[in-house]
This record gives sequence, structure tokens and C-alpha cells, in this order.
Amino acid sequence: MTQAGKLRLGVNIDHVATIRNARGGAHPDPVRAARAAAAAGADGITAHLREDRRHIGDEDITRLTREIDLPLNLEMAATEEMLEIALRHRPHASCLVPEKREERTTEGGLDVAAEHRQLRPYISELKKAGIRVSLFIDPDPVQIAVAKALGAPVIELHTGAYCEAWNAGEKERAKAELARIAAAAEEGARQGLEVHAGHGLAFDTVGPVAALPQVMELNIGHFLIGEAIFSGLDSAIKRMRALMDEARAGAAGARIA
Ligand SMILES: CC(=O)[C@@H](O)[C@H](O)COP(=O)(O)O
Ligand SMILES: NCC(=O)COP(=O)(O)O
Repeated sequence: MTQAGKLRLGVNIDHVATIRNARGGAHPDPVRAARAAAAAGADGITAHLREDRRHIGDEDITRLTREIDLPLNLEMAATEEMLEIALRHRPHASCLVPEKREERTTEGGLDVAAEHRQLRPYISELKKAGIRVSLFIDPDPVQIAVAKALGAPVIELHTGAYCEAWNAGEKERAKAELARIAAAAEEGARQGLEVHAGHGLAFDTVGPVAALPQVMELNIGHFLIGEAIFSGLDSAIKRMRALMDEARAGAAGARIA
């Protein structure tokens, strides 16, 4: 089952803040990057306010909500502290993600099946505040079923295992992980959920995920910010956008033929 509307690109600006924080100054400014992403055609901005503030800080979130017109997707752990911040800023969306202080980046999806009791009040508080709630989960039917039961309108499928396999040259494993994502996207849409995807996506890996008709939004950050060092943020975003559109059109063509 496909869902109407174009495939949106959310640009995650976390790692602009990583570079800024390396020296503790104000440059490069993540809000300026968000503005540039908007000018380059991004449909939304994603920012992950981590408990340890290793990159995006509280002031970045304040400025993003005040200065950027694009919808803000605030990634956050399900904690009292983050809930208070989300309710104060009321971003367009909040994506609940797992966090471990010792991780270098998000290692897996939120285990909503194991944590559904703790998660339920956070989901209802965010929904009551009019914030679109998304759950960042592994492409797994049990996780999808529990996400649905928890009343989250959106799931974001973790594409990290697929991307990591592809980058390691393990084509068979990458294909298997991609098949999991495709099946999960289909199941999510069948259950009436809006399906997003993200983590680790790059020029080489975005196509097959963008081609999935049930996927309505891709959130991409680390690769784009890295690519921006060489070709500029505008060019990196525009190339990613073109690859997404090409893949989606190709898939549509394949379906029509
Ligand atoms: C949830 C996810 O996959 C990313 O958006 C997340 O922000 C990764 O964490 P870092 O940005 O700290 O790598
Ligand atoms: N939720 C995924 C995201 O926002 C960006 O992840 P990445 O592209 O920085 O790995």
C-alpha cells in the first residue's frame, strides 16, 4: 500500500554542531546550516538533543524553533528532561530514540516491545501537545505492532544495519537487511502508520530505500555534513534529493511496466 505525497528529505544537522563543539565556539552554526538546507530544498530539519549534549545543545533547539521555518523533528530519549524541553518548544515532530552515553552513534532501534509501559505516557503527553510522535525502531514486525498499539502515528525504520553491510562490501547481508526494511515498510503502511527511514544513508545506499513506495520521509545527516566538506551543503543536499527522486520515479516506472 503506498501513501500519497512526495518523499520528504529531513536533514539532520547534528554533526555541524559536532564540528562547532570541537573548539567550543559558535562556528559552524547549526542554525545557519538549517537555513542553507532549507534553501537547498530540504523538507525538514532533524536535530538530536542528546542527554550528554555532545553536539546539538539546548540553545540550538531554541534557535531552530524560533528562526527556521521548516518543520523541526526533535530526536530525543524518552526522559522527563527531554519531555519537558519538547513540551516547552513544541516542535513539529518528536522522534523517540534510544540513547546510551557510551555509544558513538545510535546503535539500534528503540525496543518499544520491551519498554512499552515506560513509553506510553511519553507518547500520549507529546501527542496531547500536538507534536507528531515517531518511534525510531528496527525493521521488525513485533516492534511495528507494538508501535501501532502504543498509538504512535509514525515509525522511523533504522537503516543502519543495511548501510553498514553495504559499506563493508557484504552485498548479500546488505540485500537481506534491505529486504527486512522493505517488509517492515509494507507492514507499517498496512497497519496505517506513516513510515520514515534513516541512519547511515549515503549516495550509494539511499536509492533502494527511497524506491520503497511506503516510505514517506528520509532523515539523513552524517553523510551529508561530511559530503558538504568537499562539495558544499547545497550541492550535497541537491544530489541526495535528485537520487531520491530518481529512485522513486524508477520504482514507480517499474510498478507501472
Ligand atoms: C536516531 C539516529 O539514527 C540519528 O538521527 C541520531 O541522531 C544518531 O545519533 P548521532 O547524530 O549522535 O550520531
Ligand atoms: N534518524 C536518522 C537521522 O536523523 C540521520 O541519521 P544519520 O544520517 O546522521 O546517520
